[in-house]
Amino acid sequence: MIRTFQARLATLSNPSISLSRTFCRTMEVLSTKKCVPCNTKDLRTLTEEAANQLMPQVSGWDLVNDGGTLKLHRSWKVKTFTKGLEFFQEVANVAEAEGHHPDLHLVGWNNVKIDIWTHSVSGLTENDFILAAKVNGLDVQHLLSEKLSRPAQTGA
Ligand SMILES: C[C@H](O)[C@H](O)[C@H]1CNC2=NC(N)=NC(=O)C2=N1
Repeated sequence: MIRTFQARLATLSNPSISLSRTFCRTMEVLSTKKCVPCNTKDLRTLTEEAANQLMPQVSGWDLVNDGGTLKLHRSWKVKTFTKGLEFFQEVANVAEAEGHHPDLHLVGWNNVKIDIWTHSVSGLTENDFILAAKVNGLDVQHLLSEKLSRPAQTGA
């Protein structure tokens, strides 16, 4: 009992451990959340500042401003064209389950690019970060080219 108490005390007194634990807990929260219907009446866009605060929870994704519309963007290199389509199918399964959908691009035969934003409000909402976090959690390593892709499993 004493050891547990001491161990817990050490954790609490060490801000880096407790902070990372809080951070990890927060990360888990985002990827286990559910998207809300995009026609929800009080769905509000996130400010760029609020979006930036969520970026650490969707590692590998970039926050881009596309002609005034904030979006999440990430790209991967896949082994083959058909593995790119398999990647799309994995993402589509998540999107359909969430009722929230990304823009999927497969260019130059082996470059997968995904953009996520909330069309109904022409900006970013928490839905987009939930979807991005769930995409990060997909087991797609076997579809990716070992050479040039950023690790797909990035602490999601
Ligand atoms: C009613 C339902 O929520 C809407 O049709 C959904 C479908 N998927 C969607 N996906 C995205 N990214 N944005 C939307 O506005 C959106 N609307």
